[in-house]
Amino acid sequence: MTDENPQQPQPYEAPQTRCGFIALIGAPNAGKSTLLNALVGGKVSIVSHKVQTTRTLVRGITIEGDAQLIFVDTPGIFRPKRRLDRAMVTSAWGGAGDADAVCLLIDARRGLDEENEAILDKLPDVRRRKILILNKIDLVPRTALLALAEKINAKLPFDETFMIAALNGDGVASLRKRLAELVQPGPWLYPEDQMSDAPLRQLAAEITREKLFERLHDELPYASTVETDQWTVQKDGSIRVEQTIFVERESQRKIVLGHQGQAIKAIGSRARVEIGEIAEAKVHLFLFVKVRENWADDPARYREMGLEFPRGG
Ligand SMILES: Nc1nc2c(ncn2[C@@H]2O[C@H](COP(=O)(O)OP(=O)(O)OP(=O)(O)O)[C@@H](O)[C@H]2O)c(=O)[nH]1
Repeated sequence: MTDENPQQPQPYEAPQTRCGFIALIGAPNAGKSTLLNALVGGKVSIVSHKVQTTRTLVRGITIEGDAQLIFVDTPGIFRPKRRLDRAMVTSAWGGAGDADAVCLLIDARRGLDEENEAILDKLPDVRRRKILILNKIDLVPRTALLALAEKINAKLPFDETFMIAALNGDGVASLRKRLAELVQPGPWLYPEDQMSDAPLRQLAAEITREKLFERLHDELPYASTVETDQWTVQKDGSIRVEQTIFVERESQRKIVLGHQGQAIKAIGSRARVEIGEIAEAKVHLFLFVKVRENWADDPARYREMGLEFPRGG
């Protein structure tokens, strides 16, 4: 039965599970964090404003029925300032080929202000299913909400419009359900039991990467990445974190290590403090530096976007 039809999808792609990326965008204070927490049910409420990176970042993961929804943040995507940011934006959206939908969250009380207008102007460039979400509907009369939805859709037609109050959960369940329908059939990218760790592991990698660049930006080309390999909660509640810094050449490895290991020590101790803050626990951080040529050329490397996938997946 197995080899009869070579056209059959491979078993690991065949299950009825669905999985996809949802980009959640919106002006500051629109309620993105509140919505994320409501969507992921507080289980993965990792919301850090500290890590300012231009890379795509997983902000929350949740399971709805058979679907795994991965909410990503694409900071700076609409207003890239530096050249590096612009390059990253291109790659972020390129990589977000997997993004099944882009949700624009608008504070209904604020309505179509300048900032939201600016986002709407850029949105047509993003060729993804677009969902408008009017938030904070508890603060705005119904007639005004309908008028606002109409006005925004007249400016840019959205595929769907939702009205919610993220704070009290109003409308969030139907949004979740709909998003689960929209993502494509495919295997889950994160094991269910790792859901709560995944964003923390990623954030931890981003933090170390940030420290690396703070210290070595002149000496180190844009050719390094950080992976969190181990995230183990110890009996005493502290966390053992092992990370690998990948560079492209031996000469870069030497720079990262520094004279008598001083550079890596300094990077590690700064990263450890911040990782401890986001994890709200004592952290023991172990950093390894490895040379891996051409890691950046491999298009399959979601790591480039700051995404981290399970080994062997
Ligand atoms: N009344 C009301 N307030 C809300 C609602 N959703 C969010 N808020 C409030 O709006 C404020 C901003 O919410 P955040 O979730 O921090 O918004 P955000 O700035 O988009 O989140 P980030 O993207 O992480 O910066 C907070 O005070 C929330 O409590 C809502 O549905 N109703």
